[in-house]
Parts: sequence; structure tokens; C-alpha cells
Amino acid sequence: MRLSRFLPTSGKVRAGLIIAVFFVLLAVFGPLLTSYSPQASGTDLLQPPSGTHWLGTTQTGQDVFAQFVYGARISLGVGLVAGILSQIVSVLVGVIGGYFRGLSDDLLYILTAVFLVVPGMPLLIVLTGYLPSRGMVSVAFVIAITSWAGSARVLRAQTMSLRRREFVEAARATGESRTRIVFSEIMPNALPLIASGFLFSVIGAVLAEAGLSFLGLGSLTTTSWGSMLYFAQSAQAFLYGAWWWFVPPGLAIAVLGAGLALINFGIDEYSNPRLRTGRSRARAVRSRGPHAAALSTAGASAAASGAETPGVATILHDDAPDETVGSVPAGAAPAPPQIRELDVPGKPIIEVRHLKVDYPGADQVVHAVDDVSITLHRGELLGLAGESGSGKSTLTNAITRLLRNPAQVTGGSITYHRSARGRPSGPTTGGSEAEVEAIDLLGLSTEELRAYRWDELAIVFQSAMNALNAVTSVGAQFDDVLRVHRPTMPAREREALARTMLEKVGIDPGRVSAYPHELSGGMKQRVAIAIALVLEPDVIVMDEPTTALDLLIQREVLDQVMALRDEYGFAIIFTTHDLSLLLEVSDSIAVMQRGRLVEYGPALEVYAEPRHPYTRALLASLADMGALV
Ligand SMILES: Nc1ncnc2c1ncn2[C@@H]1O[C@H](COP(=O)(O)OP(=O)(O)OP(=O)(O)O)[C@@H](O)[C@H]1O
Repeated sequence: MRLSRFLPTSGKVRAGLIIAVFFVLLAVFGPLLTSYSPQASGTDLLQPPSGTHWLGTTQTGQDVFAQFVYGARISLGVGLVAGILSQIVSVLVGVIGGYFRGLSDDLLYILTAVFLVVPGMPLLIVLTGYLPSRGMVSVAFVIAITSWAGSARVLRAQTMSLRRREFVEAARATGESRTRIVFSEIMPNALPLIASGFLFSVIGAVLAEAGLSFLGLGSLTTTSWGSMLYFAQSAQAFLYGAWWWFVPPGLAIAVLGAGLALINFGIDEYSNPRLRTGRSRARAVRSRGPHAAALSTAGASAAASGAETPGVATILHDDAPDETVGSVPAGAAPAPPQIRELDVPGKPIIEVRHLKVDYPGADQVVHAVDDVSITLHRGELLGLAGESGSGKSTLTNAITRLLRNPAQVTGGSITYHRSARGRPSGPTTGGSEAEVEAIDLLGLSTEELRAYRWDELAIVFQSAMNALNAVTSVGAQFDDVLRVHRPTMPAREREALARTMLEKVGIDPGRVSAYPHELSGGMKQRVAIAIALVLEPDVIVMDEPTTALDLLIQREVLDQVMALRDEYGFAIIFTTHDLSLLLEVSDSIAVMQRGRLVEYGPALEVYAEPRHPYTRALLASLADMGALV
């Protein structure tokens, strides 16, 4: 296993780690580099840096370098101890309160709120004033007491969200004890927050110690960066031009703070693996087509700044047969794609030509969409079928321009044929619309995209449960769309439109004020469809819109969609694993396997005479299950 896999890919994180390690080494080994004691006075008063005194001397002849390296021990030590103590309190208060709730949470929350509203520095000054001794441990202790609340509040919120997740429910159902759930289910998921809170506590503690010492409230018999600044200030080092006295500790505090903040990027990288692909993205952007750069500004900037050595990429989705499907015998050459002529009445509205979309990873490139060409006509329902991972979502995300990093469009085009407004009355009349312009979808700017989405092309996501905002009413969610796309529409008209659309999808218009949790799964999906239809788009992309629903509700929702299509004449790209459902509702079918289009043509023909072994295997498996009659 290569060590490089564990190293952060981001330059910022590496810089942060270098800074932090440098200061830790300085604190541990720095005192070995000097023979001077930090407190010992000498005869060379206020001397600038020289071979004898590397960082010069103070007004009383003390060696500044010795003070600096011994001070690093104290400042970092206080930061570390205060950071650990503060995080322990945060975790106890945040996780216990957030998980166990009830009275303990109420009390802990009040305590947190009190500490949050009391200004930190004045509280620190007051508490330090009452300390019996100003030793560094007691200073660290006081800093910890005043700095835990912010992190505890964030942890409490995260714990409250985690405790309702399925994996925690599952652990509860299997009989795991509450303590075990907290330590083995909640804590690992909250770890990035705890680590990031710890780093910020350390930065805060180093700054607080410097602040206290600078005000003369720290331990003035111990040398720290803060006490160096205090003595430099009281001896008017600035006026004497003795920069060597105050610049090193001041700069060290600033650089250390920046370094720890940079490491926080690494924590983000760890907790969100999608951020780990910066290097390969840059590589891909450099070596691939023009759209790659256009679609990934993050990738582009990484490419501009990165000078990484391109590695050898393993190419997935090669011509090896898919043994998991069982449709092609191992070792056999893959069957050629089976593309049939389509006889659909409407004019083309979306033309995808030789589209290629890759996901560059650290060691390999996944060709998620590989040379795919399909045409969606006005009023047509195109069914997109294929096993999980075959590239359906990547293809529809490319069409809706919702691809996320690290996806890269590396070839091909997507053209949208915009029409004059004024909708045809049904799918068969789609050809009557005059085309206004052909738009290169991959070249749309962010502003143009905003207008294109929803006005021209709307999306119904897989899970309405997640697609609807849980904290706003149904009416407000219609409003979100209408405010952006119809800014001059008065509020009363917006509400009337929302009611009309709800009625069209079979929901009582009175539910316009309902919240998502007050609706059933089927109703939520209908609301999502109604919101997609509100601007009367030409195309609706439905990504497994009925998967989460039971069979009866699936059927009702689909019937509704078909009736609305007859009324509005929009075209649909419908993605699902359920081939039998697709065959029933689609005009045309596109079957994908491992990123490639393997069969494409009119639904009835594909059903009656599947030509590709993969399609035959899919249909045969359906027949085995009795899904096809
Ligand atoms: N963010 C990503 N990073 C790397 N690879 C990805 C990413 N998203 C998808 N892939 C890969 O791209 C390929 C196609 O995935 P995609 O989600 O498009 O398939 P799908 O047919 O829509 O699957 P499903 O039906 O399960 O949603 C898969 O091999 C998947 O592992």
C-alpha cells in the first residue's frame, strides 16, 4: 500500500502540515540549539541579530532566540492543553445533550447559551484575575472554560441530525446499548467536526494566551510568545526600532494560526472524499477537451496552479465483458450496439452526440458515459434503462448540466432546440412548433443555465423526500421557482398557480400550506412533479421518480404524468431500473451498459425483438420473474 494514498492531495493542507510540524519541532528541539537561558540577562543590550545572538537581544541583554524557542514550548503547550480540555467539554456537552435530549439537554443547552453570549475575552480576563496562581496549566484551564461553547453547539446540532439517520436507527433496532451507539455510531461521524473544533480551539488558545500575557495577566515569570510581546511593548521596542524583539513572536503566532487553519482543509478532504480528487481533476482538465475546463472551474483552477506529474491511469469500462450481468460469456468480444431508426412524430428537441463523460479518480478513470448518441423528440417519452452504475444518472446529469466534480465531459455535444413559446396541445402536434435556435447546452453560461433549467427543462428527482425542503410549505416551494423565473408575478397569482398545479396532479389545493412531513410519499412525489410543471417546460427529466413508492401509487403517479404529458406536450426522459415499467410507458428505449449505449430504438421493437445480448438478458430476467406478460 502506497504511503501517498494517505497524504493529502491539496497543496494548502500540505503547507499547513509543514507549518505545524515546523513549530512542533521548534518547540521540542529548539532549546537544544541555544546555550542561552531565556531569562538570563547579559551585557549586550538591545543588540540586533548577529552570529552570537541569532535574533538579537532584549533591553536587559536576554537572548531573543532562546526566548523564542522556549516560548514556543509554552505557547504551543497552552494551546494544546486548552484545545484538548475545551474539546472534551464540547464533546460531553454537545454529544450527550444532542443524543440523550430531555432535561439534561435543556440544562446543558442553557449553559452553552450563557457561555456563548458572555464575551470571551472579558470573561477570560475576569477569571484569570481570580486565579490563585498564574501557571500555564491554570491559564490553559481558564482558556478552555471560556472557549468550549461554540464547538459544543455545532456538535449538538450534528448529533441531533445523526441520531435520526437510518444507520443509528438500525443500531438501535439490533439492540446496541446507548453508550455504544454514541461511541461507535455517532462519534466517528462527528469526528471531522471534533477535529476541526480542536484545531480552532488550539488557535484560539494560542491567541488568548498571547492576549493575556500581552495585557500582563499571564505568568510573567515564564517565557511565552505572549510575554515576549508584553515585555517588548513595555520596553518600547517599537520606538527603539528593535523589530527583532517583537516580530518573531508576532509572526510565529500569525503563521501558526494560518497553518492550523490550512490543516482544516485536510479535515474537510477526509470527511468529504469528493474533495480528494483535485490532482486527478487537474490532470484530466489539462489533457482533455474544451468542455472539461468549462464545466469544472475548480478543476480548471487546480490545473492552472498544479504542476503534478501525470500518473498512469487505469481505464475502466474497457472492452472486457461484464461478468456480473451474465449476458456475455467471459472472454467473448462485446456485442456491437444495436441502434434502430426512430419513428417519432415530433421534431428533435435534445440531441446528444458522441457524448463522453469521465470521472477521473486518484488512480483510474471511470468512463461513465462513453460515446452515447440519443435524440429526444418533442412529446416523446424516452426510457433510459440499465443496471446500477451503467451511467444513466451521469447521462441525464450531463443533459441537465448537473454534473458535479470530478465529472468531466471529455467529448461530444448536447444540443437543445429551443422553440417559440406556445405549447402544442399534444405530443403528436409537437412537430408544428417553430424552432427558434439550436443551443449548445455544454456551452451555456451560469446565467443562461439558470434560465434554461426549469423554464425549458425541469427535473423530478429520485426521492421527493429529499428534493422537497422539509422546513418550508408546499406553497413556498412553488414560490421559490416562480420568484426566480417570473419575478413580476404578484403573490396572489403565484398562490393561485400553485393551487392549480396541485389540482392537476390530484392533490387538494388546500394543501398548498402543508409541510412535506404532512404529506404521504406519493403526495410528495406529485408535489415534486407539479413544481416541475409549473413553468410548462418542454422537457422533464425524471430520475427514478417512482422507485420509492409502492406499486399502486407508482401506477397512479405514472398515469397522472401521462395525462399531463397529453395536456402539455412535454417530452420526458425517464430513468428507472424497472424495464417492464419502461416498456409499458416509453415511446423509445435506450439501454445502457457500462457507460455505453447497447440498444436504442422504439420501445415496442426493443421489446418484441431485442437484438443485444444484454437487453435479451434483461428481458429474460423479467420474464423469469413473471414481470412481462
Ligand atoms: N462522483 C463520482 N466519482 C467517481 N465515479 C463516479 C461518480 N459518480 C458515478 N461514478 C461512476 O460512474 C459510473 C456510472 O454511475 P451512474 O451513477 O451514472 O450510474 P447509474 O446507471 O445512474 O446508476 P444508478 O441506477 O445506481 O443510479 C459508475 O461506475 C459509478 O461508479
